[in-house]
Amino acid sequence: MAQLPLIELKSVSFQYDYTQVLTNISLKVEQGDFLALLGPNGSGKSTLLKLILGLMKSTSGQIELFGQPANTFKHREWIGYVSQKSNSFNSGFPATVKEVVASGLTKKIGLFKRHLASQNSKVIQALRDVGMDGFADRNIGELSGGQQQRVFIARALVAEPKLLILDEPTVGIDHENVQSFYDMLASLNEDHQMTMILVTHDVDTVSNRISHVACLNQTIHFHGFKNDYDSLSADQLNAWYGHVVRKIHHTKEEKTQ
Ligand SMILES: Nc1ncnc2c1ncn2[C@@H]1O[C@H](COP(=O)(O)OP(=O)(O)OP(=O)(O)O)[C@@H](O)[C@H]1O
Repeated sequence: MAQLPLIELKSVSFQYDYTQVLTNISLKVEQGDFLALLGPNGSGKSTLLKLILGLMKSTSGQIELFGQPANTFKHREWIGYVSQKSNSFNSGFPATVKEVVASGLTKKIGLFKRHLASQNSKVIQALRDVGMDGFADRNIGELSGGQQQRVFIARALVAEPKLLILDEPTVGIDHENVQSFYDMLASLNEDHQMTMILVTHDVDTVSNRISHVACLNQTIHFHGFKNDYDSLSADQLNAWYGHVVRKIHHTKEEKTQ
């Protein structure tokens, strides 16, 4: 039997007061997809994520999560989310890396229950998955922006989500570390079969890691395999985006595949 899509949007529209932001969005995200959601500033990417996460209600259309209507969906812990501005702790913030990651378990075990010793091993495993287990007892505020971002991904992972949504996770990560950051996401996708939705402007850097691309600018202009996205012309993309976008740089190896 075919698996249900993890996310299905059917003719979804949304407006803030009088501003129409999303129009007639239909989109399916399947198990194992690594989807890059692309679009210029103000194109509605964060709004779309907020609708999927149930933080706001669509003006019209339907959203289904794991085959259930979003408004009655009970398993919010199946969806991990790392927001755009999560990595901004100042150095005095009084929490260790381990404590920050453990706070991701509250969705599962309830806010006021004590974290058991068995939970500790989950915390360490999540930190290992993002290459940060050596920092467990450090103060979160002492870490670099990129290290903090990994810790916030570990915080999402510790609840064992089936789907991870990341809104521009590389903001604040220096250029040299962006590639290894995406390598880490790719190994979560490949080794843990974790479905990923990534809002990004780094399409060049992430290009060899993703399976699918969706181009959003108020509506979905393209959704398909990354290879089909690669064969779109720059003119086509510019018509959708209304400004000049660079095409993905193809490596020699990719071209010969
Ligand atoms: N709370 C709000 N009230 C009214 N309008 C809003 C609100 N939040 C966003 N908007 C508007 O909705 C549109 C889409 O915003 P959104 O944040 O979803 O875009 P985005 O694609 O995520 O942009 P960016 O790449 O800059 O993060 C923009 O025109 C924005 O001004």
